Amino acid sequence: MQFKRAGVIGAGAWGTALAQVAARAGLDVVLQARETEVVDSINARRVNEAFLPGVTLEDRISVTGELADLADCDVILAVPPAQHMRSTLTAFATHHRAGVPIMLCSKGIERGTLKLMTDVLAETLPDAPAAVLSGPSFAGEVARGLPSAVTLACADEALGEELMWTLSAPGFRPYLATDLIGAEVGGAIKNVLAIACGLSEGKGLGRSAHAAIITRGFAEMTRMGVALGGQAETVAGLCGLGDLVLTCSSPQSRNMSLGLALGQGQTVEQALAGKRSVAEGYESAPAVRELAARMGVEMPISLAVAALLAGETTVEALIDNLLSRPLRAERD
Ligand SMILES: NC(=O)C1=CN([C@@H]2O[C@H](COP(=O)(O)OP(=O)(O)OC[C@H]3O[C@@H](n4cnc5c(N)ncnc54)[C@H](O)[C@@H]3O)[C@@H](O)[C@H]2O)C=CC1
Ligand SMILES: O=C(CO)COP(=O)(O)O
Repeated sequence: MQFKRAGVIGAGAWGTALAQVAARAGLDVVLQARETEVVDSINARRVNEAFLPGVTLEDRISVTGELADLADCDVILAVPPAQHMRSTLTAFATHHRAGVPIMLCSKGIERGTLKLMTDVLAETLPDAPAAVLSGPSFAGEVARGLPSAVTLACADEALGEELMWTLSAPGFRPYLATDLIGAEVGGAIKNVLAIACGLSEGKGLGRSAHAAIITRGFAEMTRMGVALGGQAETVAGLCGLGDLVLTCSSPQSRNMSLGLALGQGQTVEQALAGKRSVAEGYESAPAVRELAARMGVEMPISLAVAALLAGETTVEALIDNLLSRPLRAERD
C-alpha cells in the first residue's frame, strides 16, 4: 500500500507542524481544526494564527472543521491533547475505514484510567493499526523545516517501514521501533520532569542540578517504561532520553516554562492563566503519580512535581525533600 492522503486530527501547534511535514513528504493533507477561527485563518492567510503563528502553510494542506472530511484519508495522525484523545477518537470512529492506520502523536497518560494512548486507541478503534510518533521536536522548528529526528514505533514492521518512508521529509527523520509502550512512556513522563527542570532554573539552582534532574529523571522514566512492558533501549532513544534533553533545556517548552514560572514564585493558577496551549506535564502528573503507586515504581522527582501542582507542597520544601533523600547506589 502506498499512502497518498493524510488526515491530521487536531490543529494545535504540533498537528499543524505535522501537516507541514506530511505535505513536504509529498502527501495531500487534510487538517482538522476544532476552532472555526483556525479554519478561517488558514483559509484566508495560510497561517494558523492561534497555535502556530508566523509559519506559512504548504499548498498541499487543506483545512476543515469536520472529522467527516478525513474519511477518505489513507493514514491518520491523531494530535489532540492526550486528555482529549478518547473523545476525539470516539468522534472519529464513524468516519474511520477499516485498516487505515492511526499514528498517535500526543504525549500523555489518561487521567482516571491511567491508560497510554495506544490503550485508548485499542478501546475506541479496535480495528485500527496503531503507530506512535514521538521524539524531540518543537513544533515551530519542525514547521519551519529545521532538522529533527523522531521515533516511529509500530508493532507491524512492514507497516512501520512504510510509514517511515511516507513521513520522511527533508529535515524530518523518523527512526523505526517496534516497541510502542517504550515509545509512549518517555514522551509522557519527560513533560513532568521538564517542569522539575524549570523549577530548578527558576530557583537558580545551576547547571549541575539541571543535569542531575535529567539523569535521575531518566532513571525514573526507564523504570516506569520497563514496568509497563516497554524496553529500556527504546526509552534511551529519541522518544525518551532525546525528548527529555530537549524539553528540559529550552524555555520554548511549555512544560519547562511552567516550571520556570513556578520556580520564580508564580502560583500554578497564575502560570497557566490565559494559556490556550497545553502543558501536558501538568495534565499527566496526577496520572503518573497514581501509576507509580499502582506499579510500585520509585519516581521521586515526578511525584514531587505532582505534589507541587496539587498544592500539597512548596517549591522550597520540594527541593529540601529531594535533597535529603537517603543516599543510595546509582544503578538501583
Ligand atoms: N507543540 C509541540 O512542540 C509538540 C507537541 N506535542 C504533543 O502534541 C499534542 C498536542 O499539542 P499541541 O499541538 O502543541 O497543542 P496546542 O497547545 O498548540 O493547542 C491546544 C490544542 O488543544 C485542542 N483542544 C482544546 N480543547 C480540546 C477538546 N476539548 N478536545 C480536543 N482538542 C481540544 C485545540 O484544538 C488545540 O489543537 C500534545 O500531546 C503535545 O504534547 C508533541 C510534540 C511537539
Ligand atoms: O514535546 C515537545 C518537544 O518534543 C514539546 O514540548 P512542550 O509541550 O513542553 O512545549
